[in-house]
Amino acid sequence: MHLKNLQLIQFKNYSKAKVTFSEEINCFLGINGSGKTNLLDAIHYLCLTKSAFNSVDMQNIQHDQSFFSMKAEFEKANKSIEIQCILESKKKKQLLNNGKAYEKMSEHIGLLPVVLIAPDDTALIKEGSEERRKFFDSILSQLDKNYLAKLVRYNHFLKQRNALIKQFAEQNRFDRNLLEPYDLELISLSNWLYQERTLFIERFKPSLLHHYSEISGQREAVEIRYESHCAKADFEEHFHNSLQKDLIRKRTNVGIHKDDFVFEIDGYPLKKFGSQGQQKSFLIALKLAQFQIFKEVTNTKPILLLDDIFDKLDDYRIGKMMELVAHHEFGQLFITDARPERTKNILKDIDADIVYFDIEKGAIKDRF
Ligand SMILES: Nc1ncnc2c1ncn2[C@@H]1O[C@H](COP(=O)(O)OP(=O)(O)OP(=O)(O)O)[C@@H](O)[C@H]1O
Repeated sequence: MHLKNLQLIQFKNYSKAKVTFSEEINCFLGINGSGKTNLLDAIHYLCLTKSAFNSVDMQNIQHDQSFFSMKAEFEKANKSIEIQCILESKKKKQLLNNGKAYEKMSEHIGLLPVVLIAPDDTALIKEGSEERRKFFDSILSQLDKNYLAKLVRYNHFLKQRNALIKQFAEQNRFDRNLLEPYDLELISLSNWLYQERTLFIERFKPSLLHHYSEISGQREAVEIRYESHCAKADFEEHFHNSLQKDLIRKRTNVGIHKDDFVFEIDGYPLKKFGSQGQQKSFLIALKLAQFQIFKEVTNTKPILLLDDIFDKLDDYRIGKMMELVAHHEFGQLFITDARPERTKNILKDIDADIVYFDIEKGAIKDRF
């Protein structure tokens, strides 16, 4: 699978841009703030229906403009797929596949797998559990439409139950019959999603540990543990017993929306005790494991977006990544860097079709 070309209108700092890509390695080069990452983000948008960096869709429309449009042609299994995404202010985002609009954005998820490695984006490690749930849910959803459908249903019922609980608490009344259908649905969906997450982590873990030891060259032992209320044999009871607490806090406190994936280093939490280098290695290992699982399950190499890795990683880790590139472990690659000479030097011995793009203030100036 690869991206053949991309057209942007009023997306972030691009007024208008049109570009064709190499099937192998594409490098976006230009000074800080020129718009290199914005190009990666446009690719992310078209593959996953949203920005990797700004979750407020409207903020991705160019300042002082009222819409953005982006269009790209992908090739997958010898078929051409044209994806267009249009967002007008105060209107619903539109996504079209070969000219036909999707009814739901979720229908598109999984068609065009993509993995983004942005070593500075350590929120996945440092922030709360929501970031990690989002990461694993995104992978599972891209791999299995049924998972995504069940997750969407869970979130819908959770929202409804929370609204009802809030109403009960504020009106100082309570009706068990009204609550019961939501409870039953949330308990059943929690159990189902828990099983899927458990099976996934069992498969993901060996790949994560392998990539960590490869990329870090360190001997410390890393670990990933999946924690969930559903792991308890009496989960259903636990859910019901939480009702008083739910009414006080005006929301549902038990269920898979509270799951976490704990990362450890030598038995201690990575976010507290891991060095910056160890955290970065872990982050890359997570993404490489993601890449590998996509490749195995879908038989397709995802598009790989490497944001600023030459600047943010040390020589050892860059060397390890480049070994993977040289051995053609990846499919189509997009790399950003503010220092053209460094990129050219790092890639000089790689036997691949490499195209460099000169990016300047939201414009693609040159292709060489
Ligand atoms: N909605 C928007 N409208 C116009 N410009 C925007 C919008 N959103 C972001 N930008 C601009 O995009 C630029 C940042 O682009 P980007 O993150 O792609 O830079 P970069 O080349 O990757 O930089 P760096 O090398 O520092 O990572 C900034 O100048 C920012 O102001």
